[in-house]
Amino acid sequence: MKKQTAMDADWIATARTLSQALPYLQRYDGAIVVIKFGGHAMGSDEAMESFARDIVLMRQVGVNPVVVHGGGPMINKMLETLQIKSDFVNGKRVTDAATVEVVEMVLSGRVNKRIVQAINGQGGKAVGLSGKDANLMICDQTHPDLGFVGTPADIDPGVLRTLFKDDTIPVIAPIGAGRNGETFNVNGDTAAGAIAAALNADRLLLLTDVPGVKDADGDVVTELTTQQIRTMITDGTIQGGMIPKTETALDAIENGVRAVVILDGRAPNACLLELFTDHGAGSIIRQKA
Ligand SMILES: Nc1ncnc2c1ncn2[C@@H]1O[C@H](COP(=O)(O)OP(=O)(O)O)[C@@H](O)[C@H]1O
Ligand SMILES: CC(=O)N[C@@H](CCC(=O)OP(=O)(O)O)C(=O)O
Repeated sequence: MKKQTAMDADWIATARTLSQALPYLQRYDGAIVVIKFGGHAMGSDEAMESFARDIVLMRQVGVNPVVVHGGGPMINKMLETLQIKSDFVNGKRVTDAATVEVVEMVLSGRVNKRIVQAINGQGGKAVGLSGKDANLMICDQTHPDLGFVGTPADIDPGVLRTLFKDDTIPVIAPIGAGRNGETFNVNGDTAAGAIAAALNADRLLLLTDVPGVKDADGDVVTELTTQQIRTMITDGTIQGGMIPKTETALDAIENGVRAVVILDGRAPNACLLELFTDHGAGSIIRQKA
């Protein structure tokens, strides 16, 4: 028999990976996958590039990816430069009139276009939107104490379906339109959950800067029930920015999303490993069978 060369070994490894991925490629053909790309996950140029590559590959194998992004750290930086003070209550930014202007400029401007450009740079075709475009996300005020923070009330995903047909990847900034001309700042996880529910998405991937939801000992819980999440929020195991993330998972599951995964967006090929391997990645919360 011919001696196996290093190149053959590489090829065999690739073929093995591909054959294992085949059932998943079939399962996700035509599926809608909403991906929330958090501000902490997009920290470096490498992370941005690797994310963009994953998204383009997903599209190439027949998935309809929808990107909803955050940008909390980038907003913080601009508010600091402008010397505007900012506070968070349960992971949501208290947003006055001056703050909401900055939030919209940073999210719909710099952050949104950076992601669009990264995806296009990898050979994809991305279009940037916010909840204001084509009435995608109409919001009500969440609570008067939070100012211009919005809760998605009316989602019209029509424009997204049009983009899918045109092989285009939507990239959405979590800014909502009010019914009286207001601009609302929406937590990125909340926006992604509402959009995923309106699309009856197969998967919602919440990319962040930790490998998953951790228990009291700091170990990642790979599979979580909705009841476990409620207990972990009540007893304080889940805190800060992880509260809107896990609450989003509960709402999304209740409103028709098949499964939600919280995972580390900085890990190489995070989205692909989650979708196309047996072991997946991060913490998964599934709809009850
Ligand atoms: N039980 C928990 N497991 C994992 N992370 C947690 C937990 N409780 C709080 N966190 C915090 O939540 C953070 C993720 O939320 P956030 O900073 O808002 O991320 P992003 O900007 O990616 O949306 C983690 O970096 C971690 O510090
Ligand atoms: C209401 C609210 O808190 N909105 C967020 C929107 C950005 C966001 O969600 O960014 P990350 O995903 O990077 O945290 C904010 O102002 O920071």
